[in-house]
Amino acid sequence: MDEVVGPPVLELDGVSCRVPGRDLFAGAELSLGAGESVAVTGASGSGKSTLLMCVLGMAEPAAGTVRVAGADLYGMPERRRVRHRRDHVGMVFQFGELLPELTPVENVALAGLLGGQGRADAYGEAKSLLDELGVPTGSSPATDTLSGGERQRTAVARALINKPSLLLADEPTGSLDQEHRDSVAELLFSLPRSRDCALLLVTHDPAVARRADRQVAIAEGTLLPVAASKDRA
Ligand SMILES: Nc1ncnc2c1ncn2[C@@H]1O[C@H](COP(=O)(O)OP(=O)(O)OP(=O)(O)O)[C@@H](O)[C@H]1O
Repeated sequence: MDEVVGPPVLELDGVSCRVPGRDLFAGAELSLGAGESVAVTGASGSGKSTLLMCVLGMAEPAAGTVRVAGADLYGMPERRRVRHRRDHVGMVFQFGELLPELTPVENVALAGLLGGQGRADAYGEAKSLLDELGVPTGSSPATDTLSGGERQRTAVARALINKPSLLLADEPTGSLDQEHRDSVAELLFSLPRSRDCALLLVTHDPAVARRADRQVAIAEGTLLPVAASKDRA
């Protein structure tokens, strides 16, 4: 198999997460390189979203180190962490979390503007990403008129506009019917290679998880590798 795995983009070293009154997991170890995808599964309430928030720099772990693009995320001041996230991380949520009154191009371009791109560059890049991902932009419809699949593709374009080295996705196909689920999953799992980024994706859906290069599960209070054959069909 011609695996293309680059230097680590994400490294978890002994990471433990707690919420008030409860330990979720401890001693989590994970290394994820550019070009590679990992699916995170686990029972409801096991801490999958908390793990993503921790990698996003928004939930400091109780112990351990989170390194993104070579930098210790919680060893830097908050303002630098926000900048580091904008420069290196893209995020796709279950429901897209787009601004419904804006057009898809505006939703995507806004992320580019916030990432420091000039107006012409951000709008040009937003349009070309949406064209590439198959989202209609011609008549500039409001985002809330798009199909569920088109909305998630718009969310993917928004996550990509600042050329992240790490892409995070929390149940990105959870709100879609099977046809859209398959096409959005196919798109997401093509990105590590086509965009030279790493993908860490949380899902309840075994068919989606099987598309990843590797699977891990939060179980028994830690992060465990899951033995599973890769299924890209
Ligand atoms: N800020 C918080 N304060 C208290 N409890 C929290 C907080 N955030 C999350 N929790 C609890 O921590 C546990 C893990 O939540 P999390 O959302 O990470 O789980 P999950 O594995 O993603 O669940 P699901 O699959 O249902 O989305 C849950 O029991 C949740 O209620």
